[in-house]
Amino acid sequence: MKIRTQPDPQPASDTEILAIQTRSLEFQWQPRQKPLAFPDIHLLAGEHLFLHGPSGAGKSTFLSLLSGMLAPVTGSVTILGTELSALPASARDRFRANHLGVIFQQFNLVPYLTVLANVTLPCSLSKLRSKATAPNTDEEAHRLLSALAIPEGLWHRKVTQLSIGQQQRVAAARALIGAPGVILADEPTSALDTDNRDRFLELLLNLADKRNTSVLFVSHDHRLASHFHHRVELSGGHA
Ligand SMILES: Nc1ncnc2c1ncn2[C@@H]1O[C@H](COP(=O)(O)OP(=O)(O)OP(=O)(O)O)[C@@H](O)[C@H]1O
Repeated sequence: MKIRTQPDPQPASDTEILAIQTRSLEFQWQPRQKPLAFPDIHLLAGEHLFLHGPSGAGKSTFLSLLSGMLAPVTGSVTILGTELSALPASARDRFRANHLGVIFQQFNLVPYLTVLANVTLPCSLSKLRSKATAPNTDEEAHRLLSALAIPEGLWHRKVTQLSIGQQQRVAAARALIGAPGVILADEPTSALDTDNRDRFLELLLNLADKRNTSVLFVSHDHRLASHFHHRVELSGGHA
């Protein structure tokens, strides 16, 4: 795999917090397949990284490794100082619920729940995120939904009654609630037109900045790169 990594990697100083660090990461979907190899990433708290690559280059696989949904064959993933790749699956799940906000291509909202119930869901699954929004989780959800331009009249509707652009912003509110240290976003803007896509990115990154949350954003659309501090290129292939 040919990879353009971040230029001039510098070790984090004592006062800087590394949000994401990967080393020599490889993953194999099939036993006889040559493993996919991934770039070394080092992202400080509050920094935003754009991960670009064509279809099949391994972007979704990489995000699954970073979120602990998959475990690497070799190499390590360290998120906010915890080596995720050294933990058993149950501990990785707990870590993800506490520290990661994830936005998927299809948003993965729960269709039978209201907008508000979808946004507050991570706080039901994580004591840490519930504590971060205490004493009133609903009020924090209201603040996020307002900031992401979801009208109050929609907050008690089922998410399936919202437009795609609105659902996408609800997914962003859900990822941001409880101030997780890292947000991983997998092509969440693919269904949007240019104006809505740029507006969504601005809203997401502004809210992340206010919380010192790092965002790793995956897309095949290289025009989005200018919104980010760093860019990493996956060009497909194997180790
Ligand atoms: N569940 C799976 N089982 C076997 N191989 C898989 C699986 N998921 C992905 N792959 C293979 O791993 C490689 C990388 O796939 P991945 O989905 O990570 O790419 P991607 O860059 O996210 O693609 P896209 O932009 O089309 O979503 C591809 O060759 C794909 O066929």
